[in-house]
Amino acid sequence: MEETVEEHLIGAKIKVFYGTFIDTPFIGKLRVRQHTAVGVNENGTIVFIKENCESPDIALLEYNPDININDNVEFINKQCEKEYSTFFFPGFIDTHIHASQYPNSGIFGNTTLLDWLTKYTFPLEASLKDLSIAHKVYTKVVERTLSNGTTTAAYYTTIDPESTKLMAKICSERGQRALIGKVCMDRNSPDTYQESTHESLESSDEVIAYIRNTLKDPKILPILTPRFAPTCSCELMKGLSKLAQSYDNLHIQTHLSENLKEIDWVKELFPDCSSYTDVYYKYGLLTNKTILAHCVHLSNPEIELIKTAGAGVAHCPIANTSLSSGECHVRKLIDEGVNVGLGTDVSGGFSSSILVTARQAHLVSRHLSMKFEDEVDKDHMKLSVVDALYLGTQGGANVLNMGDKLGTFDVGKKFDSQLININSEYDPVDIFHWQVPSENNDSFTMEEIISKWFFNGDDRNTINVWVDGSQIL
Ligand SMILES: O=c1[nH]c(=O)c2nc[nH]c2[nH]1
Ligand SMILES: [Zn+2]
Repeated sequence: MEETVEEHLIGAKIKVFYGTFIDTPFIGKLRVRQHTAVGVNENGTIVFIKENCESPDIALLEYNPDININDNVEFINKQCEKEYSTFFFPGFIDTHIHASQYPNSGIFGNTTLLDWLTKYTFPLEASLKDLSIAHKVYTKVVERTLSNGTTTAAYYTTIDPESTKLMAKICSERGQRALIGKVCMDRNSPDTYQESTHESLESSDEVIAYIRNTLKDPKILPILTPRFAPTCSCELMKGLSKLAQSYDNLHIQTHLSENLKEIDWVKELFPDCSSYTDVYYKYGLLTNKTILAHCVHLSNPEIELIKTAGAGVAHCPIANTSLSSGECHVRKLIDEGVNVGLGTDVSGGFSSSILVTARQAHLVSRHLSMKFEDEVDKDHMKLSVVDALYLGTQGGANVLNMGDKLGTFDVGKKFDSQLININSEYDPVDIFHWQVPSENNDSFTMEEIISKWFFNGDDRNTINVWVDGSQIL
């Protein structure tokens, strides 16, 4: 017999999360909802949100008066007491991270991009062909990002398809939402770390087939990964574009306009293209599902191309500083209507935490502002705490073309969340008694409390993590 919608609802399992929910639905906007119940169905989708309710039971019965509370409901954080010190915050989204480079976090010396690649990065990536090493590295990076509250990450692995599949499996087993990309490079690579055009295309297809047909975890998606124009032939880029189209517009990720020497090199390699961005445009790699890391030195026509394509930018402030690449004009990109998110860019970036990356985005924007004469421009360039948190959540979701599914707490979105506690014995955020939000004039607003977490917090504040409504930390 067919189940009616109502019967289905009565029998369905619902999780009800209760407490304070904080998110950033658009740039500059901090939304704080206290005494709020959020209902999540078995698919991990938010089905109701009730603000200002005394108890989650009330919200649940309003949603479905016939529900059997004892059998079908799990309450999370039902007894929350301190509304300011424990709150749900959307899981962070890392739009650019090299899982394979994790062992080199913090190792870059005085190098800049091109010598950093040859000295540190290519040899490390090549060594991950050994699956036992790859297993150790990939397990650690997933554990580390999860403990820092990253619920979704767009990962680069290496050119090796077997260890790339292993990474997809590890993410799936640990429950992290991930885009997994086998690196493609068929020229200008060292002898010990190279592949032919044919091998690159074949093994990309092999990884896609594994993720789609063998792994079959809807949280794990393949992403085509031409490393950057200098290491990709025109044939390879054309082939990858075809592959993306043949799978109904697959995600694509690459690097763009990070370093001035790199840009000069691209000019030499592609004399027929009007700009670095034009290379990707010409070879069919600029789509509304393309993630472009860095974008530090873009011209206005390049910004226009990116905007028209609907591609997104992964802002990597730590790597851009560490490798002395420059400052990305994040505010300008946003003003022009380009989607921007944050990337840790491990290991050009030394931290696997999006919270640390957001903090650096905030500081880099101040360095950029010092280059402007006009006081209004100076101020406009600065990213606020709330802006930077937006980039690490909803901004990132938009870059992945998943803005309608991830990034905030709204009905219809996936419940990917972290529970933040800033009042435990062991965490690094110290809130004094007069600062606790209250009617008192000296007390802090929730925005100020969030600032304390933003600048002083770390993984000790992230006490639980959920992806698709399932607790994974
Ligand atoms: O930060 C970066 N990391 C890399 O691995 C890379 N490859 C090309 N360009 C790059 N930039
Ligand atoms: Zn990178």
